[in-house]
Amino acid sequence: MKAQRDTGRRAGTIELKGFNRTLAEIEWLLLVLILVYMTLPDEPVEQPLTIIAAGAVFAIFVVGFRYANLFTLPARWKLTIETWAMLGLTAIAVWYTGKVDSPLLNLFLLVVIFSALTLGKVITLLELGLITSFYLLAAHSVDGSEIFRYEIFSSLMLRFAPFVLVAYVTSLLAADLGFARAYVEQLADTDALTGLSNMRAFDQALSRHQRLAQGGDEPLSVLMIDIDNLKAINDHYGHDTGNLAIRAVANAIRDSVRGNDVVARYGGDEFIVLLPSAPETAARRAGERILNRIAESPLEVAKAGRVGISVSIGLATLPVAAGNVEDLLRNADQALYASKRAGRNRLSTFTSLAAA
Ligand SMILES: Nc1nc2c(ncn2[C@@H]2O[C@H](COP(=O)(O)OP(=O)(O)OP(=O)(O)O)[C@@H](O)[C@H]2O)c(=O)[nH]1
Repeated sequence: MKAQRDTGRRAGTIELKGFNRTLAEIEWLLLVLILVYMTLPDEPVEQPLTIIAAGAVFAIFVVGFRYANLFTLPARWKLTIETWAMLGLTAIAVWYTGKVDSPLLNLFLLVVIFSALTLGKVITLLELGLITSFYLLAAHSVDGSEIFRYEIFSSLMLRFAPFVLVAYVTSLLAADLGFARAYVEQLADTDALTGLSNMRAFDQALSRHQRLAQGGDEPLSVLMIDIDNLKAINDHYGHDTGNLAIRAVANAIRDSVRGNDVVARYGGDEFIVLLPSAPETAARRAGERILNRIAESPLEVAKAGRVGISVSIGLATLPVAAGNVEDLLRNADQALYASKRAGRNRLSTFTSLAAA
């Protein structure tokens, strides 16, 4: 569960970095569009110097805030502040180019779409509220309190409706994209046959726990587990029964360890369990629970009846401050092969090999 949350947070940060680049392009695009509009003949522009000054302040803000990295804020906050700066520039440009009749009013859509896609519904709604207030203020400065007459107010709102619709539909799409991304990530981290983590997810968990444990005295244990004689099961009962055995072992392992232990399928008939903060005695108990559970639950195979399965296990534990995870995996592997050599269906620890 925690691993899933971490993966989600990591993906969210990567995604925000991608949006960050897009926002830079939108910011410059906004500035260029406003400046190009001002060069068009026959378009009413009051106080062009004010717009140019606002554009210059905006450009300085973008360079300082984004490129010179003068402020260290979380990515989400940075994006939010930048979208507010874009709203400010757009509002000034709209105010001096025809207010509610300004063609530049549509530039607000750039900000609304970007916010709905990246910053979520709450910030988008807040921004829509700001844009609506600005729009009513602009209308009021032209028509005074007339704007509160039903016909005028409804026609103003009708012209404003596309902004709300675009924001709503874009945030729905953003939510769908979020679900799709979470699903793809889950697929990328999951072994299809067993539903356990795959090696990609395991490697990430391993380096995360290694980092957390480094510097402290926390132990880190690994159980390397290999199904015994799976080739013979495949040959005698067929590949589907071999798959059943792999799934049964996966379930037995999952049911025998703690929620924050990481269980992964390591390869064909091999599994690996990472037990953070577990000393050798605790990891050994978990390994024995796995052996017992598998011994107690033979496979039910059509026509053949009950087929017993077993696994061999290698255990290694590391005081992380004194070793590295490559050693940990190598030691667990050696212990596993000691279990195989000793006749299978047993657990060996690396410390017992080292002591022998
Ligand atoms: N059914 C099935 N078999 C698989 C899968 N992946 C690997 N295998 C088989 O698992 C067997 C593993 O064989 P070996 O590594 O030689 O070991 P073993 O027969 O389990 O014997 P020991 O490990 O020495 O006890 C091979 O025959 C693979 O084809 C799979 O996803 N499904």
